[in-house]
Amino acid sequence: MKTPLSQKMGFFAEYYLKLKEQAGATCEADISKLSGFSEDEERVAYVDQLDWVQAGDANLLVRPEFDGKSALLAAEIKERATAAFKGKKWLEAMVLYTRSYMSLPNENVAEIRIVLANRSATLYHMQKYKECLIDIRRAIDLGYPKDLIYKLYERRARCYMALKDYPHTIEAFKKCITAMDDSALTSDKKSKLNLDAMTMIKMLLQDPRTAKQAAKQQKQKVALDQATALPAEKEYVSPLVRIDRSPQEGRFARAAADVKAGEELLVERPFVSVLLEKFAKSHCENCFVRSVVPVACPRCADVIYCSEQCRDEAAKKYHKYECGIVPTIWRSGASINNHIALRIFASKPLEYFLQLKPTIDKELSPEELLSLPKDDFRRVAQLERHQNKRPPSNFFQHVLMARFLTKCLQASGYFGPEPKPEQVRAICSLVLRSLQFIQFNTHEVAELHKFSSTGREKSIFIGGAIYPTLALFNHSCDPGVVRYFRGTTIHINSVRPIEAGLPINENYGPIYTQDKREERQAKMKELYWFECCCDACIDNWPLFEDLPRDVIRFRCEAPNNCAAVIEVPPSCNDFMVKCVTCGEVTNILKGLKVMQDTEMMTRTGKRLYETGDYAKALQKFIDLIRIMYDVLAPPFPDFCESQQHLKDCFLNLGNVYNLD
Ligand SMILES: C[S@@+](CC[C@H](N)C(=O)[O-])C[C@H]1O[C@@H](n2cnc3c(N)ncnc32)[C@H](O)[C@@H]1O
Repeated sequence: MKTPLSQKMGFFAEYYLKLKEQAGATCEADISKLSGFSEDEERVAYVDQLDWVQAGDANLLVRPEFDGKSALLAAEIKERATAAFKGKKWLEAMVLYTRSYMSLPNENVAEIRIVLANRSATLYHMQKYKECLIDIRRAIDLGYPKDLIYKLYERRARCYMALKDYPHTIEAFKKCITAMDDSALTSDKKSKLNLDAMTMIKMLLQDPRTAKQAAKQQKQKVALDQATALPAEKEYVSPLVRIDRSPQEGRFARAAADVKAGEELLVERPFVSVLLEKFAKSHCENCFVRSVVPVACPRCADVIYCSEQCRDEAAKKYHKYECGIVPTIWRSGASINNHIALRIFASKPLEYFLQLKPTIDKELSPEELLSLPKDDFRRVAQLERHQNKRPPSNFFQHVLMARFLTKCLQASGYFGPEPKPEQVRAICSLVLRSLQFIQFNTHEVAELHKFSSTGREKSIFIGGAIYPTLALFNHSCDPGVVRYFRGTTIHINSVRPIEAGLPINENYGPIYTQDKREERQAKMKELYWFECCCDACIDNWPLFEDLPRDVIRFRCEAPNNCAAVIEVPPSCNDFMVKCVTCGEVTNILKGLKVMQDTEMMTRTGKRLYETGDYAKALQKFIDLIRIMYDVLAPPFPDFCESQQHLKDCFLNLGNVYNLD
């Protein structure tokens, strides 16, 4: 049997190429006509009526992965799964158990836990030990029968053994031994299993790796407990932040008064967030915290949550219209941005968007935008989307993706049993709009991975989200702020003083200390469609490694506010130095003294950082930056280093995962 296109990996690209191939020569001419439209709805209507696009729709059938709940159907599929299991057809058994699981009504808990336990056995044979452990945990959480539970503990022990996790192996074998008391096993079988388990426990207890691992796990557990215990964070926009607008740069954040280094400027929860598929088994889909005891979605098996609270929150927010569709999105090869677009619509009923649509283009000032309710679609709908700069081919690709995502919504019942074409088109045009603003306004959500044995730290991209206020901040290659995440909540803090009236810029990726100007500018042009004119670009500041070490850059302290930089070699014996710009003399003694003090402070800050006292280290680096900035003018190496340390301290206050 031929696999349907939507079951294949990366099928969207295949669909797109096939579509263009089938259309042949007419395709480019048809696509170019998209430049004649100014409204997204017209663009969607135009693409909809193209014969060759309609013909291609046959390849883009989207169906939920399950046909709705039915205990009867679930039982029938389970029987087929068990037959496949007995025939050692592991993959087939696993897929069938999954379908059976998804078909079971929520209230059929007894059957759900059996199917999960059976699937865990299948996963064990497939050597998918981590997945197997998740199913075991779920089956136990759902109250797996006492007389059979020893089997799950034994399987759990064998999984941990295969994963070389000895403390957990021992714990599971111990539970298996205790659970056997409730089993109906014959005494022969009991003693044999008992002996096996005891032998393993004894052997592992003697293994020196066990104690070492146990100590590490204890440390990790503390970190995880702290992570899961993240308090619900209050949102905050500092009065120091004012959103302004300029003809060249659009809206941007400006300092309403002097900003000191280290100040909290913004704490914002996402308007929408999506976890990368790769983390779907380890993190909560709702809050992005690592799920120690995962809870499955009540309707499908696509995603997991860290707690029932998160699951219920997500179910209320959006999950209904994604159930059974998420695997199709993952398989399609669509990027996380496309999934974000789908989720925006899955979060509110059709009527909401239809009602809002006529007002969507009424331009709102930044103040009006920011005072809208947090979940108002206009907060994101009016973000930058550069629709006047888009070539027709770009619109065409986006319309195709919008059509696919709208089909996903349709398949999940979003438009009701009899979808009205005009409503489908209206939503498709809003999805198209969303794809455009998402392109320029999404942030990567990160988690800091720490390898305590080597001291290495790495920021890992775990998902994507839109923060409507932060999305109004512009870019600089020498940003004034750092961002870090607690769960999905973003925190923005200043990393240097910012004078009243100056822009508060964040960074979209390339930074002057690491990337050459040409590369940074090319990247900004390609990804965000603007020419970067930050100080670092205009003056072509050197990379960190090329910053001159043989000059100190003092600020001219003349009372005329000259603001020039006086470059002095470290060996200079004169304390009174003349500014070549204004001719006034500056006493650099204070600056030299600062240089001496900073050495000591840096050492203290680093020591505090290494011992894990991030709050104190942070304060040290804030002080350092403040006193350096007062007399010295960036860029200079010590300042860059202190800023980097300050950023690292902030990152450690956010999502952290200790790997060893
Ligand atoms: C995330 S938005 C920032 C807010 C945006 N200026 C607005 O009005 O909504 C990104 C877009 O802002 C503009 N932008 C960001 N940084 C800029 C800069 N340094 N200079 C000029 N334009 C910039 C670019 O058009 C970019 O695509």
